[in-house]
Amino acid sequence: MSFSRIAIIGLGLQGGSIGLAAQQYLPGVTVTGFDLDPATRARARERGLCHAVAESAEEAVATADLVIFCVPPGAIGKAAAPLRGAIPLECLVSDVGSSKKRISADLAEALPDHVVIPAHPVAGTENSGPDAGFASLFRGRWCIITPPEATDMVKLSQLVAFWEALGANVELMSAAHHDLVLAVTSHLPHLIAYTIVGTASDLEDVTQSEVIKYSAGGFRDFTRIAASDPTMWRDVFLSNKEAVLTMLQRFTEDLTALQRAIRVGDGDTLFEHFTRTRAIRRSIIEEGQDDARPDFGRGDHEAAGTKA
Ligand SMILES: NC(=O)C1=CN([C@@H]2O[C@H](COP(=O)(O)OP(=O)(O)OC[C@H]3O[C@@H](n4cnc5c(N)ncnc54)[C@H](O)[C@@H]3O)[C@@H](O)[C@H]2O)C=CC1
Ligand SMILES: O=C(O)C(=O)Cc1ccc(O)cc1
Repeated sequence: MSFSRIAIIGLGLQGGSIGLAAQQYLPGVTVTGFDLDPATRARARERGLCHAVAESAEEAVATADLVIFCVPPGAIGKAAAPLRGAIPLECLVSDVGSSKKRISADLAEALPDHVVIPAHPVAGTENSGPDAGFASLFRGRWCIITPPEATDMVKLSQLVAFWEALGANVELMSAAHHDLVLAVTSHLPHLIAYTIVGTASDLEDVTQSEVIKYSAGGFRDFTRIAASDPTMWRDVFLSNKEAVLTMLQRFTEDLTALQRAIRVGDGDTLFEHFTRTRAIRRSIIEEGQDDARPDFGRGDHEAAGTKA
């Protein structure tokens, strides 16, 4: 038996994409949504992100058999706690947060009577808000599920089937391992992008208009990432502090080694390093994991705007 009544709390990029994808790929399933922001609720209705947009979170979850929290990492516990008595006891609770240890703990504390199985679709863009979602976001992307020990296996297999129906490839791992892996593959790259775009804009000898005018490929890619939602990314770094700091330490050591190679004119070290990293890029492309944006060959998106 699979889910038939899904409630989505938070109707931005992730919630909107889940709503559209569920309507497209899971006919027969009813999707109800709620967002704290009245303008987002109005836009969600206009775009048809869900079958129905409720006027309260309690109303949205009242008859659900799956509730997915799609709000910023720091808001998940706060959004869940008031719903303890409103979510049916047999309903599965999940989320899409970018870090997992802290969010899992927050959800378990907020909803101690419910089965909670956290998840993280590794699929997104720099855009946010109710105009950013599109149905094909998850197709061919990974969704990492981090089941707590001794979880409900029936509900776990239902959640796996749900994400597979939306087109994702599912992987199971512990929340701690998830956080370490994502710290280096997602969180640190965002921190580097935020840093370098800030550095370029703070220079005294290079004008802002020169930065914009001569922003060749590399810098442009960083500006895309650095345009990501400030609330969400503040919360990601604070909620995955330990793993991010561990990876940042390793990164700093490697950066210092390259800095030294440049200073002493050690071309072999630079060449060997760049050769190794080129091979990594090529293996990512071979696996078809090139880019998450909708205009990169998967076709059926409807919109990818930004609320900013
Ligand atoms: N942006 C991305 O590329 C990805 C984001 N995620 C995760 O998905 C979650 C949502 O991110 P996005 O959809 O990108 O953010 P978003 O900013 O597009 O949407 C979040 C929505 O949550 C609403 N909200 C905030 N607090 C609320 C509350 N207490 N109750 C109800 N609604 C509330 C906001 O009004 C907003 O519309 C985050 O936890 C993030 O870590 C996961 C994968 C990729
Ligand atoms: O836009 C990009 O390049 C991203 O990296 C999107 C993204 C952001 C956060 C996640 O947790 C997963 C994917």
